[in-house]
Amino acid sequence: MIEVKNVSKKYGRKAVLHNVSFIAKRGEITALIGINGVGKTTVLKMIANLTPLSGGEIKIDGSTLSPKGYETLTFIPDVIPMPPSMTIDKAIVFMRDFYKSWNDERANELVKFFKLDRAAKIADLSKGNTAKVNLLLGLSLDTHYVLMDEPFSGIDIFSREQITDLFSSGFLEDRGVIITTHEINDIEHLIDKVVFLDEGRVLKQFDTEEMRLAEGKSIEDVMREVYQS
Ligand SMILES: Nc1ncnc2c1ncn2[C@@H]1O[C@H](COP(=O)(O)OP(=O)(O)OP(=O)(O)O)[C@@H](O)[C@H]1O
Repeated sequence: MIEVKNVSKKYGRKAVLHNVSFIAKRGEITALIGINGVGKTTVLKMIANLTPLSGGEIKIDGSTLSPKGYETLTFIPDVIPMPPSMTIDKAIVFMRDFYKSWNDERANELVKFFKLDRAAKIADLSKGNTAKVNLLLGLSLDTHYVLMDEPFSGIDIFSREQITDLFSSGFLEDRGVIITTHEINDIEHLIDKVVFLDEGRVLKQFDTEEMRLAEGKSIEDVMREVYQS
């Protein structure tokens, strides 16, 4: 389980997160939702130990963050972290050489799942295929947790559908997923838990199934209530 407890963050003198707390469990998809600039990416970067906390604490399976964290979790950013001149195949070889947790079988399955051409250069990929390669590289690591920053951002409906299918496929089974998005429609039915952020604060968080049963409301219904009130 990932426990984010009273976390705050300042960039210089600018406070961007204030007392953010939530829990994300394995086997569940937790969505961090909020408009641009509310601090969603910063939360993911802090969990991935890529930027220091200004206050509070983050624990992963009971342990505080350490440089070894990359063996427990994968951070999939919204831009591809590979040189544009590399082919997909070379990127796979690079990841395989670098990470002990690389799972080649899963990588091959994901290449097929996304119908990618291994000989294609990163620079020549469409936005949708770039997002898919990013997911392929991240999800081929055997980690318990996956952090995805805006995997649907700026891509067409067909790529979005393929990425949505990924969420109901076995590739994420038993893993804890935290996803940031402002486009919940595609995956609304797959999200287990929602954390609404606004100006660096948690406005509301809830279990989607409980909300549906108790109040008959979808994520979008609650979103309208929370952000339009
Ligand atoms: N390295 C940095 N230095 C200074 N300010 C930063 C840095 N990174 C982010 N910020 C600021 O922190 C705030 C939160 O940014 P963050 O990227 O976490 O938001 P976000 O909700 O993920 O936004 P988006 O949806 O646009 O990705 C913004 O005001 C941003 O300008």
